[in-house]
Amino acid sequence: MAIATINPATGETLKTYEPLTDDAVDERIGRAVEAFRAYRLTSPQERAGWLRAAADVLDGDTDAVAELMVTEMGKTLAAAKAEVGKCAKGLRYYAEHGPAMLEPRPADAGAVGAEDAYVVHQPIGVVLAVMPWNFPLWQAMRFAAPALMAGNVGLLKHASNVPQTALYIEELFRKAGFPADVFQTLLVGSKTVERVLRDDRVAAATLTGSAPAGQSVASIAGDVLKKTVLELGGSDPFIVMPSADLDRAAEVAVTARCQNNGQSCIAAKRFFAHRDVAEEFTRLFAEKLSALVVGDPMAEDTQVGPLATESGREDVEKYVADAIAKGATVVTGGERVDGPGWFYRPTLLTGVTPEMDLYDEEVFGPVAALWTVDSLEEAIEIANSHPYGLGSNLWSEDEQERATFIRDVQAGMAFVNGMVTSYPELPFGGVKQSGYGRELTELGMYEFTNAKTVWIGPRSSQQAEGTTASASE
Ligand SMILES: O=CCCCC(=O)O
Repeated sequence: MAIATINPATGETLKTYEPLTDDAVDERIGRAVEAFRAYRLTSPQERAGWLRAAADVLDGDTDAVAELMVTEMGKTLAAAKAEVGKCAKGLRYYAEHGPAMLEPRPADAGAVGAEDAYVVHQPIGVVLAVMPWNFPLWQAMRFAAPALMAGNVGLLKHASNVPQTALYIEELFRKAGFPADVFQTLLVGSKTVERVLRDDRVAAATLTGSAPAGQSVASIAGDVLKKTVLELGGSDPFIVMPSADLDRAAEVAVTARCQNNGQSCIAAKRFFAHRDVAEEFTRLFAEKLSALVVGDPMAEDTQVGPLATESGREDVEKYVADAIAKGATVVTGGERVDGPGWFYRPTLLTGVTPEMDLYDEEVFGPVAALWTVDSLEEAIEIANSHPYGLGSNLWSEDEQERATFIRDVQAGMAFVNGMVTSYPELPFGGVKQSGYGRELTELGMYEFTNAKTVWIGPRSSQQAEGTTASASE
């Protein structure tokens, strides 16, 4: 894919970029290494100050960056502004808590025969971040804030359809006062990722993206024995039990599925309603889905904008056509919006079976599949049969059902009476084909640190004194 800004609401190509040459990439890696030499010696308090400054810069740039994201990938303006706010919050979170997270953690020195023993988290160097277009600012910030706080330096290979946002992120850290080259954007195609990852000067990589992209990065990193964190696809279940507040559950179901125009790894994609409430829940869900305003993402009242790419919409159309051909029922939607731009109507399907392609894939668009189940156990069994295990949602007032869900659902995140959302205060990540490692909180920061064990024995002079004393006794 060419590196270009193409407005998804119109299909118009607005700006194109030449990818960096291999020599330019090598030179940028060299600059990152140089930057790391000094940056690793800065204090956590200094880094916290720069993170706070970056949050302030973002606050000031909110409208401009939000409009840029809308233009590059089509999310609604309201969603884009919320994303900018979330990034500022994430930066402030690490500015506030990062220094304490990096304090040495004392161990029981006596138990290991030491005078002192502790663990200290040290930066590991240059970290490559391969990031997707769906939350173009947040996904990069979720990596950058903890990584820079820990003293690492970052190289960002962003998705090819959000180059201006990618360049803005580099500029943001510069404007905030971080030392030069601590965070650089590499405008390169995906083929260059292997070259960067294999470079001895690069210590580790994080990727948020598709499972095939994750496999590729993991296998290269495995070959050169480098640490990776992978946040891949999701097809989160959303289970509605009879005790749930159905109207509220249906309202949140719509947001959970259609957030970001249906293009989020943690969007709820598979819905399970208990037979006792299935008819009513389906009615409410379909009604609310069909009431969504689809249109110009810059308009204030728009709730669902276009899909980010033409091929993305074609993929969604293929999944729905295949399901219909194999017997699924379209309750609402099921078609593109005529006219320019890559719009697709919020869609609800029932009667989805394992023969249909969308059964065990991830549909990256506003398409929900709904099953009627006879028990929570049945819902969990179908949910767990999917290769992904990112987030999961349960709606129930019943304590026993909540406990069963939390115990048995195969997911990195379990949300009850709410939708899966990322917060700096909670770890984020999945199991199975959804990847490994965690982002956010101190866990996210420690992924790219060397947890160095320090054991310090008594000084030789003390040992000698001890020997002399016991000899004279
Ligand atoms: O595609 C992944 C979406 C993550 C969104 C979030 O962190 O809120």
